[in-house]
Amino acid sequence: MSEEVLDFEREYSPSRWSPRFSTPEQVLQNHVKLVTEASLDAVIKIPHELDIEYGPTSGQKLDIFGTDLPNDARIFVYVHGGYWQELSREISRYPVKPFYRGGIKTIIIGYDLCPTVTLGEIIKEIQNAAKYVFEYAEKMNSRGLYFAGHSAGAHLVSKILDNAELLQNTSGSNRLHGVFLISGVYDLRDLIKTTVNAPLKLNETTAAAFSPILSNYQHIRDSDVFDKIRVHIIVGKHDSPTFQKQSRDFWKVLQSNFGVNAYLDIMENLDHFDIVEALGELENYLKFFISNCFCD
Ligand SMILES: N[C@@H](CC(=O)c1ccccc1NC=O)C(=O)O
Repeated sequence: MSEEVLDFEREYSPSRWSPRFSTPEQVLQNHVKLVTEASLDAVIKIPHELDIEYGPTSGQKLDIFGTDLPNDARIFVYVHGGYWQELSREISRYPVKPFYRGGIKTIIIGYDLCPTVTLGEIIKEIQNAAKYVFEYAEKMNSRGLYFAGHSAGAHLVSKILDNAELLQNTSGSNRLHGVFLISGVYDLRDLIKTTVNAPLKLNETTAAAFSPILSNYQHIRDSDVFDKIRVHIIVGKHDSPTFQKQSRDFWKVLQSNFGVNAYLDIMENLDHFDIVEALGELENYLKFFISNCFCD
């Protein structure tokens, strides 16, 4: 491998940048252990409905937690990461308990992974899931809907935002108040040079077509309905320089080119993994944002 390719490989390997452990393997092992335990705890303790099918394939399922809360409770929706090829809904239920204690329901969205399906298909799955969630929020008369995604999940949530048709023609979409994009990738073109692309098989055309940074967001500013949407782009001070740049560049595009209410939050002392492990803690930055900053 050339020097340049090795650099890309390193920049796009989040576990190599955590200062908390001596090897990348330890970072990942610790992450999977923490999120698995917190997810099991959520299933044991919080009233739920699991494995709700939002589409025909085996990955298209979601879980609703906090089913005993008032119908009009706010809803937090979470999309996990793993470069569209690893992790699962079953071990991504860790944000549930803190939100439940704050009277907020949580919906965990699952999806099929590459190479079983293509990235284009995953994007469509997440948009189907968003349609399901918007209509559920409408049926429940929910006071507010908040979407968050981590890493590849932040990319997928961005692909909900760039879909004008979905946002304008789905009942309940006007209940979307906030979007949190955590340590995401918004420009996929450099991934082609890395091993991340092996199961994805992106080429120049598909990588550009699936890059949220190249999309149009005019509809968000133009529509009265979406005034309320705030987009928080969140990245760790211990994410790689390229991940930090991806967040900064996307934030600039959203707010300068399209006038979206976008905020850039660089989290001191957090890396690619504890930035979401923190969501399992009773008080955390997202719960704070949702409970205090988004009044009806
Ligand atoms: N092989 C990767 C794993 C990884 O990127 C990852 C792991 C868990 C959650 C998100 C991840 N990255 C992007 O979605 C790494 O080097 O850390």
